[in-house]
Amino acid sequence: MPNAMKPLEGINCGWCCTKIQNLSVIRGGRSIIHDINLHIHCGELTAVIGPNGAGKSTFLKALIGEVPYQGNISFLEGDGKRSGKPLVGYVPQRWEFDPGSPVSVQDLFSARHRGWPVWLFRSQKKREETLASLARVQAGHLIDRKLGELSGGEIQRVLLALAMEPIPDLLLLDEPVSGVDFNGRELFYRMVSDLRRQYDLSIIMVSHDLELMKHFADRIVFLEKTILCEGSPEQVLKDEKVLHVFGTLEKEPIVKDYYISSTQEGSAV
Ligand SMILES: Nc1ncnc2c1ncn2[C@@H]1O[C@H](COP(=O)(O)OP(=O)(O)OP(=O)(O)O)[C@@H](O)[C@H]1O
Repeated sequence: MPNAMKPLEGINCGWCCTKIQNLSVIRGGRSIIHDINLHIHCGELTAVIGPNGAGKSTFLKALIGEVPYQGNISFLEGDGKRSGKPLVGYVPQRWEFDPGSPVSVQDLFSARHRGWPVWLFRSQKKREETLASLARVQAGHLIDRKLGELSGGEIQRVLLALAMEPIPDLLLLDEPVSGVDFNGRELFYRMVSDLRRQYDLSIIMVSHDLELMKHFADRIVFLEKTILCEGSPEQVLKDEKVLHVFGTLEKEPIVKDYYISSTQEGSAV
């Protein structure tokens, strides 16, 4: 797959992009991240790696406006017709809910789109819209399942479908499949990668999956309070600072053919 496929020369380079300038966060009087500068072009998947406590989640939370930050975050259409704050979709690392709750996947989508209790009015049109959203992540078959019945990977796919409503300029994923087995993680990353191509999405994904990121990311950013190194996966994963934190990648990735299972409907993740 193409790595670093688009040039990064500037905001008026003809591609739509999100530009992050001098982003810093202070919490509890302590500098958590500082001076982060990054261009994320549409259609580009940027993986953020770093040790525990490096500030990766804080970085994403600043991008969604959940924590106060200093600096500037802007979005510009390639043709210059639209500029301003990017529309952001977000998938958290985990989502706490009562596993005994009777809420179904359909209810979750209905609650997101309506301003009153979901059992008051159920329309066929809304159901079809939910099915279309879930189909993006090969999860249409989950529509009537209770949330508590879903596996960790299935929940994250449902959250991914929600994050794609409406289609964002920038999709943020915070270790979206930690705790899911290797095949489930690989399937999830394939879906994300396919969505990126299909919708020309800018994606930032925090991940500890270095082996898989080697295949699915266009660019890797190594963050430890600030960006210590960035570039293609080949470049970054050879960098001394990265090797110092993560050691050598011992295992060869099992990802052999990127496209093989990307159309398999309903695989158990
Ligand atoms: N509300 C807060 N007040 C003060 N410090 C905080 C707050 N939230 C997070 N921190 C600190 O900020 C630092 C970065 O946390 P963050 O969760 O962003 O790191 P991370 O790179 O995502 O870590 P991990 O890989 O373990 O998930 C940590 O030292 C954490 O203790």
